[in-house]
Amino acid sequence: MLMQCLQNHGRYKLGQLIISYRTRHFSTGGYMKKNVKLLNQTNRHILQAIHLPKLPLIRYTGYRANASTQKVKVRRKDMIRLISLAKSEKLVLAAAIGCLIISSVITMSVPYALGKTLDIMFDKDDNQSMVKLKHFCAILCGVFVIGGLANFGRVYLFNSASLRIVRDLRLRLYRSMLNQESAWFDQKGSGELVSRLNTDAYSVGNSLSQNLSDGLRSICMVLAGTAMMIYTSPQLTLIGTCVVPCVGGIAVIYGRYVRTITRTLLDKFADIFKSAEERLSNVKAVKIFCKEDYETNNFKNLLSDAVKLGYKDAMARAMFFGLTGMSGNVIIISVLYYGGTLVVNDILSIGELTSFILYAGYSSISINGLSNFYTELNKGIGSAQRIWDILDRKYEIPLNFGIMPSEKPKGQVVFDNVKFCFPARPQNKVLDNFTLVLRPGETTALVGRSGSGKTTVATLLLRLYDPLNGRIALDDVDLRELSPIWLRSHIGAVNQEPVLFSGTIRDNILYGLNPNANFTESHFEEAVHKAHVDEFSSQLPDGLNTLVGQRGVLLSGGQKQRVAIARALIKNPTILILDEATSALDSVSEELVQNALDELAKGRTCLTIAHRLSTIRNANTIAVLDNGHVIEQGSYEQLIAQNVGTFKELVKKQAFLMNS
Ligand SMILES: Nc1ncnc2c1ncn2[C@@H]1O[C@H](COP(=O)(O)OP(=O)(O)OP(=O)(O)O)[C@@H](O)[C@H]1O
Repeated sequence: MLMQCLQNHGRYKLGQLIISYRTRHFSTGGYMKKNVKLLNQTNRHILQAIHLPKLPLIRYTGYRANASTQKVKVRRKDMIRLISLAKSEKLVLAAAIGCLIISSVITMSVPYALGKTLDIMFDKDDNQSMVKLKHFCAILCGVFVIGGLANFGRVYLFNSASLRIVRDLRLRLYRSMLNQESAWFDQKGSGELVSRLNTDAYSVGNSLSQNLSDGLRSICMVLAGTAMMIYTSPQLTLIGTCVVPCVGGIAVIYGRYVRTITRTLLDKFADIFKSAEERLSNVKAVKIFCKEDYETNNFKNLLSDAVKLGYKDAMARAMFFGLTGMSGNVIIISVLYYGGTLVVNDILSIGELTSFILYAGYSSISINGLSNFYTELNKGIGSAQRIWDILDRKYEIPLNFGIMPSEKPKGQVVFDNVKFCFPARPQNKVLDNFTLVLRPGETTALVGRSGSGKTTVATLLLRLYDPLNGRIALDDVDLRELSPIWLRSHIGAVNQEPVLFSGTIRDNILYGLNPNANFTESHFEEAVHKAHVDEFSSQLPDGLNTLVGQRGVLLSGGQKQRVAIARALIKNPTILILDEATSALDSVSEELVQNALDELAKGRTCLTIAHRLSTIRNANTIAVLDNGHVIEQGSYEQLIAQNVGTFKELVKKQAFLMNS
């Protein structure tokens, strides 16, 4: 068994050596980005060849890599970047540091004052000692009032600066998240993103405010304390400081460890919250399947994994504080013994020894504070790295790029030989050689079996994703050349599962207004009426001001769909996408809303996706989608008139199902 362990260890080291050689070899030639994929594959092959577990592989993320040669550079860069977040608050922080210096100096005058007082009290030859004592205490009172005010200023200024730093960071992060393309969100859970906005941003802010304040205060106190110790007795200082390098070394190793573990822990918690958020927001499904206990157990297992990681952190913490505490005790005993000898031999007064011991105590508490500062700073860097990952990410579909024509588009859309797979499932070809023309002012219906890619066509038209091959053009301009904001402002969409936000019915309808669009109450009322929202809102006590709840949970599916239709109407778009827009309505409401939608579609380019073929009878063109491309195309009558055909089959099947 032992031999096997040693052999495994040897093979592991060998693998690491080869990989470390390859890493250095590749990274020095400026090949980093180009060769990382190759390097990862090669690493995997080396490890497989010598039967080793997978090692963390090198991942190119702009400027950060796992290769050991890059580590130091990255840390310094991250540290500088973290501190540079405080730039916007430099004046406030300068004032806070001023207060901090004053309060630290005053705090550090206490041991000196105490020593002086003791020497005055014990000086039997001086008959003025009572007068001196009174003067001395009166001066001290004044000094301490200033110290208290400075302390107040320090804490208030640092904390208020931190609030603004965290606010700005959260804002940048939120904006950056919202600007990412849809594919990015497909692979991230909202719970994870919320955790970055909440916990990570807080941790970064804390390491720059309370922590920075305490750290700087500790630095001031260590410097002042050491200076006063040297002034009081250089020999005793020498004894007191001989353990400092040792404690410093432990602190550096510990800090690095904490940084790594913090990042791992935060990633772990992000996964946990992602899962919890998904369950909590779909709690009805959990209840219907009676999975309360099952989900609680899953959550417990995930939490236990995190706790196991936390134990490692707790162990490192305990070792660090145990070792530093022991070093402090060694200093105290040495100073007491040697200092006592100096007092007995009349080289030092009792007052001086007392001041010295107090200075040594303050300094060692401050050194402890410094190590805390270093730990928190490293935690902040761990959190900051997770934030940089998002802030540094290059958007695949940048919103501020592209042409913004001043005219409204005519609305001719051409899908030309489009090929597409979702980035999350690159092996699953959804569209292949997909060609379709949506004519201005006409309605084109897209039909096909479930999962054939109908909704995908709509998302490509909205440019939520870009095709892998081929071209989608609006009025003969490639969508990739147009500003996504301009494009989307001319498209209205009503989906199968309309998404509403917390707020009133009115707020949700007005959400459809384009930025800078003119709003008139009559326009709003027209949209409400045409979408038949007034039919149900008039029966609610607060009418259009009724709250819809989170994601619209307080409304029925059909009511939500009507609000979504009104939201699309108020946008007055050139292109309209109706993806099963009336699927949640009863047959009476469907007929009413369908009439409204037919009315709305007039004069616009309309792409209708429908399963119920009766709803697309009036479409100018019907395209049947199968295997990623259009297999049949024509008007309802033309497709029905064919002897055989997929559309005819579909109509027959639906008629049969309706009758049976
Ligand atoms: N975000 C995504 N990431 C990966 N695959 C996806 C994603 N969205 C959809 N798909 C897959 O793409 C394929 C086409 O989906 P799409 O929603 O376009 O079908 P559909 O024809 O609209 O289906 P339905 O009629 O049931 O609404 C399906 O196989 C689906 O599983």
